Amino acid sequence: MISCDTQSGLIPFEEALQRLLDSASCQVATEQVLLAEAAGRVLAESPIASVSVPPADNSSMDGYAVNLADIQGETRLPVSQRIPAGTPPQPLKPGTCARIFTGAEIPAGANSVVMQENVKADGEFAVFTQCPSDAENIRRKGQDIHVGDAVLSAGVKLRPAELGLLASVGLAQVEVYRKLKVAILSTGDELMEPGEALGPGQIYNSNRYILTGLLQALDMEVVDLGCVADTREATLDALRKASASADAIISTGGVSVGEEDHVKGCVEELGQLDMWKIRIKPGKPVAYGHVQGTPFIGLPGNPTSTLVTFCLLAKPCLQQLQGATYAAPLQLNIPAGFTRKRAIQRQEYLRVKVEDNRLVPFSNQSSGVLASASWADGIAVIPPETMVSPGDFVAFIPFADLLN
Ligand SMILES: Nc1nc2c(c(=O)[nH]1)N[C@H]1C(S)=C(S)[C@@H](COP(=O)(O)OP(=O)(O)OC[C@H]3O[C@@H](n4cnc5c(N)ncnc54)[C@H](O)[C@@H]3O)O[C@H]1N2
Ligand code: MOO
Repeated sequence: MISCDTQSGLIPFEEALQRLLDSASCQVATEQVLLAEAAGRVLAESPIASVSVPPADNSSMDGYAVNLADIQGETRLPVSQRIPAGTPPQPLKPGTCARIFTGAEIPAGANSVVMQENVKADGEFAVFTQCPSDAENIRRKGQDIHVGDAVLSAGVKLRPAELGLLASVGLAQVEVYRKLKVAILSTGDELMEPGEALGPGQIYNSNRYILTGLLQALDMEVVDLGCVADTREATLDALRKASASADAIISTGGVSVGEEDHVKGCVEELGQLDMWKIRIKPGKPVAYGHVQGTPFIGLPGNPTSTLVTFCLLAKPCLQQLQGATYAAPLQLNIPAGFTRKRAIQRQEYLRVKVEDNRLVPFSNQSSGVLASASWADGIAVIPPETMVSPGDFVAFIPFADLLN
């Protein structure tokens, strides 16, 4: 197990992420699904286009298809055919023009389309006052996709644009990875479920709902093993069930150093702990390992730590287990609207809003304050040992990118 770094004994974030990515390979089989049911799934094939898109040159405007050779100065041409979208055109008769509509195929013999606002319609004739340029308003065959091209690559998540691309080449079904099954367990004797009465020393279990929401947004299947008591036996039992019923395991709480923290020890008993303690705030005690061969990530119990570490570390790992290609989250550099005089050893993730193009942190950055994450637009990344003055550029990762 590696948990070392020169002074602090913590693993730098980039190294921890790289270790997770290096060890996480696809864990799931593939299946065929109808395109209409494929939203959010991860593509398991690289489909080849059997048609070009568009399949023929077509008009991008309502107007008149012409041959440029027929237009010199002001020109009056007879309209020899009408071509709505969906109707195959006849070749353009020399010395004539064709009434054409957006999306309709360009007739053979035409090499430009003049939009109707620039043409005077005169009964069976059209009068052109300016000379159009070559190929004006013509969308070329294959400008989007060429026949024989790979439309998308395996590993891509199917969002609306990708679904549209697959539909545009006529695919009615696609091969995707089966949804990754992720077991979640919430450790802690103090946890009660919403709806139950709260006794002394108890708190409501919020991590269970944070994780369920995060996993559903990733289109993964949640195997919810509920709350686990802070005992070795209960933790071993839950981890065994989790490994038997899921492709990956995420726990919250119980990964720190106290004797009530059983998770790490139990993971070691049932498999191995590969990594523990990362140089980040919040989220230092994140643990990674395998339980009877099933990948395991232990997230810290503080709800904001759970949310942030899931997004930054667990999500990339789970996505690779799901067969998806890893893509680093969008990171923008935005001027700080705050001062940070105290540099700390850990890389810190502040929950911030963007106001007047300045990053403004939530007033209480405690990892127990979940309201900070609900209030924020995203997180500002402050590298280790770094102070910040107003106007300094700081990396900002929007939740819009992190949470789906
Ligand atoms: N002596 C030390 N103590 C602690 C250290 C340390 O380095 N040395 N690290 C601190 C840090 S940083 C964190 S983060 C926490 C993480 O500890 P655990 O992962 O073991 O989490 P717990 O102790 O079980 O819980 C922490 C906190 O979060 C609340 N919690 C837990 N689960 C839930 C849940 N499902 N829903 C809502 N809230 C939850 C729990 O009640 C605690 O208040 O350790 C520090 N300690
Ligand atoms: O690392 Mo803990 O998540 O700061 O509170």
